[in-house]
Amino acid sequence: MSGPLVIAVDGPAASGKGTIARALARHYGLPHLDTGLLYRAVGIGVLRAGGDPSQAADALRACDFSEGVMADPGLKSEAAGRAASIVSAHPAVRAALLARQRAFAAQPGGAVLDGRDIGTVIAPAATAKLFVTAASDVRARRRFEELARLGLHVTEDHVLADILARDERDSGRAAAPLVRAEDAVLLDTSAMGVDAAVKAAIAIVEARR
Ligand SMILES: Nc1ncnc2c1ncn2[C@@H]1O[C@H](COP(=O)(O)OP(=O)(O)O)[C@@H](O)[C@H]1O
Ligand SMILES: Nc1ccn([C@@H]2O[C@H](COP(=O)(O)OP(=O)(O)O)[C@@H](O)[C@H]2O)c(=O)n1
Repeated sequence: MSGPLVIAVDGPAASGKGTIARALARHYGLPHLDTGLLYRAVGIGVLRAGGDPSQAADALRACDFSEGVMADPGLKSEAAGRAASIVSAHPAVRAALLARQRAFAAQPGGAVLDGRDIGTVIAPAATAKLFVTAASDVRARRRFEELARLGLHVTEDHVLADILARDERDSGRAAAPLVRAEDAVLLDTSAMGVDAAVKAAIAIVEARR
């Protein structure tokens, strides 16, 4: 297939989609956008302003964040993830972040994006779409270990409860819910290490090129 290579990677919390998206970007020499960071930036902006993520007006005000926030280590926290999944249900917030993501996906040289609605809303004509998943206990363990490495100490049970609550909110919302695009290839990484998952992802992209 000719034209730029655009790869859409979607999936639930801590499924490994970011790891796979980054590796694909490296492998194909493409720019990568972790769209979850945009929603996390809005979420943390609301919290820092003392607002309520469930209030659309508070969330919309926080959409005007400065670029520097994207590198803030606080974005990785559970609190930011929880706030992100609440603000992301407001259609006005999704609309405010849409143009930037579509423009990234439409770069002439191609791109890799990961999130929840890349294959369904942001880049429905992507060359290859992956829906990355893993069992919830596996995802909780991976996220728990990641947070521990970052010095953010929470219990594994707490991480699991947070992931399940977020999955339910993300799948149940009316605006761009987390759902596998019909033409996305399912990649369950429950029993795969990073190298095996990346290899499988490259094979999926190759089959679509
Ligand atoms: N296949 C895998 N096997 C083991 N650990 C993984 C695998 N994929 C990702 N991880 C680890 O799990 C954590 C969450 O992965 P990440 O790619 O950030 O997930 P997501 O972007 O879906 O939230 C990270 O610490 C990452 O290194
Ligand atoms: N394209 C996207 C990306 C993230 N999000 C929201 O942002 C939250 C944080 O996303 P993330 O990708 O950083 O979260 P993890 O999967 O890394 O835990 C998700 O729970 C979603 O509610 C979204 O709605 N749409």
